[in-house]
Amino acid sequence: MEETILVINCGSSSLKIALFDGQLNKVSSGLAERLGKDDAFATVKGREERIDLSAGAGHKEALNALVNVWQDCGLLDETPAAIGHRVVHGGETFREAAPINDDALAAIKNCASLAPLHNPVNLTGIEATTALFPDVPQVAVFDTAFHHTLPPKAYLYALPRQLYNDWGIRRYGFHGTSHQFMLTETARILGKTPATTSIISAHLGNGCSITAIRDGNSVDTSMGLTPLEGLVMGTRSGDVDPGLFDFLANKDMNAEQVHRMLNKESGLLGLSGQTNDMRALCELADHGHEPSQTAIDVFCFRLARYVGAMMASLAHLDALVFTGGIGENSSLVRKRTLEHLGLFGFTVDGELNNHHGNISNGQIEGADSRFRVLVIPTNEELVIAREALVASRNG
Ligand SMILES: Nc1ncnc2c1ncn2[C@@H]1O[C@H](COP(=O)(O)OP(=O)(O)O)[C@@H](O)[C@H]1O
Ligand SMILES: CC(=O)OP(=O)(O)O
Ligand SMILES: [Mg+2]
Repeated sequence: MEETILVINCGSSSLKIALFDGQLNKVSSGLAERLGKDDAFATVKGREERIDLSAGAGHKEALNALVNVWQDCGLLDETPAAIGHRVVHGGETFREAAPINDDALAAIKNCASLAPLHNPVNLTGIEATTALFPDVPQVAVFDTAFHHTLPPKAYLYALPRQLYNDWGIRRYGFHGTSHQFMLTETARILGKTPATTSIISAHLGNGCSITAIRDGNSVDTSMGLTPLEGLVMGTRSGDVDPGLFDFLANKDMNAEQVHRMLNKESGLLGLSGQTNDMRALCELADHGHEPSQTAIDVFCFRLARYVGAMMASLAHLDALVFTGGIGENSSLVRKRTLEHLGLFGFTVDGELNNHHGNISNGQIEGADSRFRVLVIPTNEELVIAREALVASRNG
C-alpha cells in the first residue's frame, strides 16, 4: 500500500491541509477559511464545490470535513504513515522537528503565551488528528527552529537581562521552514551547497518576515519575541515605538485592545482602511485611492530598510529572494522595494520582473545588478512532509 503523509497548518482563522505520497509528491490539498465565523467553509484544490461548515465551525470540524472528503474519494483509504504539523513557536526548547509525545505537547503549551494567535490552534490541530488517527506517528515542525543559530547580538533586546533569564524574553524569529526552503532552493539554482550559501530571504504572505542567512545559518531576522515585530503585514503593524503603549494607556486603551489593534487592525488594513489583501490594494491604488497607495509605499519602504539592515550580518550576498503570496506575485512590490536599494547596487529587469513565472530560475535582477534577485515559490508543506516522513521511517 502506498504511504501517505498528512500535513496540517492551523493558522489563526484558517486551516491548510495537504496530502503527500511516499515520494513527497503532493496528492491533494485543502483550505478552510473564516473559521469561527458564521460563514466558515472549506475547499479541496481542483474541486468546484464548497464544503459548507456549520456556523462557528473551528479547526477540528474543518479538519474532519476535509479528511472525510479525501476518504470518500479514495485519496485516503488507509491511515496515513505519518502526520506533520506546523507549530509556530518552539521557544528555545526545539532546535529541530520533534516527535509529538507528552513532553513535546507540554513544551508547546508552555510556549503558547508567546504566540497566542498561533500555538493554541496548532495544539487544536494536533488533538484533532490524534482523535482521528491515534496510532499514527506525528511530528511538530517549528517556525522558530531554523532560527536557533541567531547569535545573542541579534536575539537579545536591550532590556534588563533578567527578562531573558527569567521569562525567555528575546527575539525568536518565525517562518523558519520557508526561509530554510529559500536557502536550499537558492543553493540548487546557483549550483552551490546550502552550507556555503548566503541570502536575504523575504517571506511576504499575510505574515511577513525577512531573514539574513549566512553560510547556511539564520543570523538575523525581523520577527521577534512574537510574530508581530518587523515588517508591515496584512493586519499586523510590525515595528512601532514602544512608547506607544504608554501613550495609549493614557488614552484608556487596555492591553487587550492594544493587542487587537496591533495584530488585527493595523498593517495594510489599518493604513488603507480598506483591506489586508495586497492584490485588492493594488487595484484600489490603480484607481487612485490615496490611502491604498500610501499603504503600499509604507510596506515597500519598510521592507527595503530591512534589506539594508540584514546586510549588516553578511560577508557576501548570493541572492535576495522574494517569496510568499506577495513576494511571488506582486511585481509592483518587488520593483518599488528594489528601487529604494539602488545605493547597494540592486537593479531590476522590468521584463523579467513582470514575467518571472515563465523563467525557470526565478531571476529578476537587471544585467548590471551587483546582486542576484530571485523569486522562488515557497513550499512549507513539503518541508513539513519531509520531516514527517523521515521521523516515521526512523521509528
Ligand atoms: N497577484 C497578486 N498580486 C499581489 N498580491 C497577491 C497576489 N496574489 C496573492 N497576493 C497576496 O498574497 C497575500 C497572501 O499570501 P499567502 O502567502 O498566500 O498568505 P498566508 O500567509 O496566509 O499563507 C495576500 O496579501 C494576497 O493579496
Ligand atoms: C508566524 C506567522 O506570522 O505566520 P503566518 O504568516 O502564517 O501568520
Ligand atoms: Mg504564511
